[in-house]
Amino acid sequence: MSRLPVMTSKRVLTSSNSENSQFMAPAEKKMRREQDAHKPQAAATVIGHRQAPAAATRAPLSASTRTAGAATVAIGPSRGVSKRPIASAAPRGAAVAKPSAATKTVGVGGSRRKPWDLKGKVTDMEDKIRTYQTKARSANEEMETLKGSLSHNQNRMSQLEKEVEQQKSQIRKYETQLEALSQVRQELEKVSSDKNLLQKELSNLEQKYKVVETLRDSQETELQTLKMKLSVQESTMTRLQNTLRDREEEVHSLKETVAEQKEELHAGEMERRRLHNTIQELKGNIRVFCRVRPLVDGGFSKHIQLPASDDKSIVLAKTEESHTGKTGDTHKNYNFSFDRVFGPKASQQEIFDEISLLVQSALDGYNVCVFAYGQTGSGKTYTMEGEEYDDTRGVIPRAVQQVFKAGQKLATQGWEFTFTASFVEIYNETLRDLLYTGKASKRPEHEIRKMSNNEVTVTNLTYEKVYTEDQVQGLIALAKQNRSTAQTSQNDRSSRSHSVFQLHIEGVNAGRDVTCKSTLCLVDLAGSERMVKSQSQGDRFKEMTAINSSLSNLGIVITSLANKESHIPYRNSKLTYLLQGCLGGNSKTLMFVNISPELDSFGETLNSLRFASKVNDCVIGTASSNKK
Ligand SMILES: Nc1ncnc2c1ncn2[C@@H]1O[C@H](COP(=O)(O)OP(=O)(O)OP(=O)(O)O)[C@@H](O)[C@H]1O
Repeated sequence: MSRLPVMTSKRVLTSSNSENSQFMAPAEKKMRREQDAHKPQAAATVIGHRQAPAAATRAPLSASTRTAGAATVAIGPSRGVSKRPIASAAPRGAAVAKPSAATKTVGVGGSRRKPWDLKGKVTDMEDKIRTYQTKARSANEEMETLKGSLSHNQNRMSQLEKEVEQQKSQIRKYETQLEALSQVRQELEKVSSDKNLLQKELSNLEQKYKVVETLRDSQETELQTLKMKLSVQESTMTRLQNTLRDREEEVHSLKETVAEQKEELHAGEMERRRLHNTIQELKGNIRVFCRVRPLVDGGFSKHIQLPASDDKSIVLAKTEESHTGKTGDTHKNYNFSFDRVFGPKASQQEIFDEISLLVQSALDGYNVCVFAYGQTGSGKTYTMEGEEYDDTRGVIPRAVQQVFKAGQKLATQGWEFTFTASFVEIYNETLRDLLYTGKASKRPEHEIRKMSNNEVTVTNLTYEKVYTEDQVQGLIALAKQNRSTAQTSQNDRSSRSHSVFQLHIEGVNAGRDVTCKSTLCLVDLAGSERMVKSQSQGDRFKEMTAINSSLSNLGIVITSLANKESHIPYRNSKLTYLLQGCLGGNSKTLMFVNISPELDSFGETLNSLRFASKVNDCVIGTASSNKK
């Protein structure tokens, strides 16, 4: 059986084995050893046929198998055999030994027999046949062994194939795992780059942490300091809390005292008002102050004498030349006394000090009226309004200031005051609103009305709520402006008109359920000079008549009040009608008589002093407060 697959298989295995000997399975190794064990045998067989050692060495197991096969099936020529066909040497097809002999003849050169030694040759052939038979047997045995080995190898191969398959599947698994691992590696790389970033971040954070630690250390130090301070302050606070408790107790008792004192104060205030008004009444509800204006050049007027010993008298002295010349000049003194006489050096403050008590009465609920009477240029406006600088401010701004201050002071006793101002001019028995700000062409007309509660009001008049002195100062300026506008059309009109500033005061003491209401009237009268009848005509005559009428009517009203007459002719002039509420039993009246120091005003001064003296002699009935 000469079959090449064994050889092919062997070659494959050999090759495979040589390449993968280190990975050879134990069974495979065993098989290899068995194959190796057969090799020398085969080689020996070939050597026995006098094959060249090199060929024997080179000849693989298949070669010897082929040789053995040839010997079994058709003993063919070996390489060393001559090209002479064996078949021709064998006369009978069955004689297997003959070609062998021929082979020996050719192959065994050392023991050649004589051509005639046929017997020897036969013997040789027989030996050879025996040898070949032996070889064939051993070849058969070997073949059987090889078959077994082959089957073993086939099993082994199938096993190996299985193993290969297993390995392949294992490899596939490994590949899958490898793929998974490559993904893992990618992830790992990503993680690694992330890690680098994080490490950088970490190092940044570590640096920051160090900074923060440093900061924390310093802050801890600071904290310690603060804690110490806190503990000091806590102890201070405890001390202060104790003190506070003591103080609170003190405050509580003080509050009680304050409440008691408030009660006392209120009672005292009431008492003060009562006494104050008693004094005012004792002084007279109508008083007259005389004020002498300084000379323009600051000189001295000889005809006006103010006795140094007393501030209530004034002497008007006149020296009259003798008409005959036979007798000396005659001196005539006119003595007057008033509640107070102010010389030319008296300041605005001194003047106000004297009337401030009267202004206080207005807050106590009494109507108060202050007039300035005198000839033109005698200082009425200066006395009432004054000038804008502090020292030269007149009665109106000072009175308002005092009223506001006193109102604030009384607020601590629960009083709440509202002040309303109006400023009106009476010219030729016509009323004109001095706080009017509209168009001149639309100036309204005004009427004086007496309300059912006996209060007097003027229709269409501006009644301005005032809260500050500055505001009042603004109203005075506005009034001046309105008067000067009128003056441009009628020369020196202000001298021939009365201006009446009224401050309506309303007070409420809700806690004690007390209210009070009063009016403070500050009046700058028209010039009181008498015109020579022959010189006055037309409008001037009309003006003069109106002025004379209202001023003389003022005198009549005052006299009527003093005489307690049943009818008081208030309605005879706009001035007395307007001032009705401020004149009479329920009011306190002060008249300034302003006189000019010039000698040529002597007559007018005398007239003024006489008029004032008449007023001064009046004692108007006891005033009563408008308090409810
Ligand atoms: N006591 C005084 N001290 C200084 N100057 C005064 C004093 N009295 C008046 N004057 C000044 O005399 C001038 C005339 O005064 P004022 O205008 O007050 O008079 P009047 O009586 O109001 O006049 P009229 O009736 O024209 O209004 C003004 O320039 C004023 O500044």
